Amino acid sequence: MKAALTAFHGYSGLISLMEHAVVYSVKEIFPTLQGEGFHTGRAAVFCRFAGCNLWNGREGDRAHALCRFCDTDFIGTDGPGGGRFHKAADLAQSILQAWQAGTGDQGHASCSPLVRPYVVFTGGEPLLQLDQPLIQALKQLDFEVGVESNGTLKAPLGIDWLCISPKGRAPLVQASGDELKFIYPQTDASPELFTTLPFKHFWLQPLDIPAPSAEAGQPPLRSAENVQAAVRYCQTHPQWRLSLQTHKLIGIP
Ligand SMILES: C[S@@+](CC[C@H](N)C(=O)[O-])C[C@H]1O[C@@H](n2cnc3c(N)ncnc32)[C@H](O)[C@@H]1O
Ligand SMILES: Nc1nc2[nH]cc(C(=O)O)c2c(=O)[nH]1
Ligand code: SF4
Ligand SMILES: [Mg+2]
Repeated sequence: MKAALTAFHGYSGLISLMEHAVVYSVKEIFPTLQGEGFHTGRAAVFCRFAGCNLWNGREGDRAHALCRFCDTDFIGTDGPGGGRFHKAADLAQSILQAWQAGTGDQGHASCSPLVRPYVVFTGGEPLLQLDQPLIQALKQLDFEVGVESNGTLKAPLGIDWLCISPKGRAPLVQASGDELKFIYPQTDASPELFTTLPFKHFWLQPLDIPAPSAEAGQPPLRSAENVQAAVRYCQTHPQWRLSLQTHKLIGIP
């Protein structure tokens, strides 16, 4: 009996250990300027989680994925600052270090007290991994927390700025937030589906399909047709504003 109880306690101890054994898989962490949407131009650290629920990230599987136009490599943990983090506090420290490296500010000394450090969780799909302990660890470091999500998962509490970018084939579960960013055009959805949802800002972002450049060594051409179509849509539907991926235009990450 005692042996059985000891085994039971050992087992339940293991279960509770496993419950706390969170691993955050992070592709990359980098300081830059937010390139899209309302906070365009704002200094931010991007924390890109590995993995997505709408595409496995392999080119060979793109044509059959729920989201087929992704412009991002989110496989693995091999990017700058990437890795597997076992503690929320460790990941938060890495994000703080990236903020300090980006701003050159070791202690907010040169900043107005109104300026708060800003982290944007993206991916991949960040809501597969972002949780309360991580949000709280960043709040303790005075961070504002932004998220770029496809809207297929409920967002945890405590996010300061939530951007939802719906994908035509995927059910929208998180149907409220601060900004809705519709990639235009999409074959399986149109902006009209979203106009009455409770968001503060509605953005139309041209679908970017990098084309091979005519001349070797030149940057790839962006899809000028999609830009023109988005411009026309915003002009004729003034609820929507144009969001350009400005980081791509100026060649920053
Ligand atoms: C790579 S996603 C990661 C976050 C999340 N999975 C999502 O889809 O919102 C970041 C942002 O890039 C947008 N995006 C992805 N591929 C794009 C493309 N080819 N052209 C324009 N925007 C794109 C997404 O819609 C989203 O707003
Ligand atoms: N500069 C910059 N701005 C961004 N806004 C959203 C991005 C993303 O990939 O989620 C992104 C990104 O990758 N870089
Ligand atoms: S949902 Fe986001 S990360 Fe996933 S494949 Fe689509 S654009 Fe890429
Ligand atoms: Mg991006």
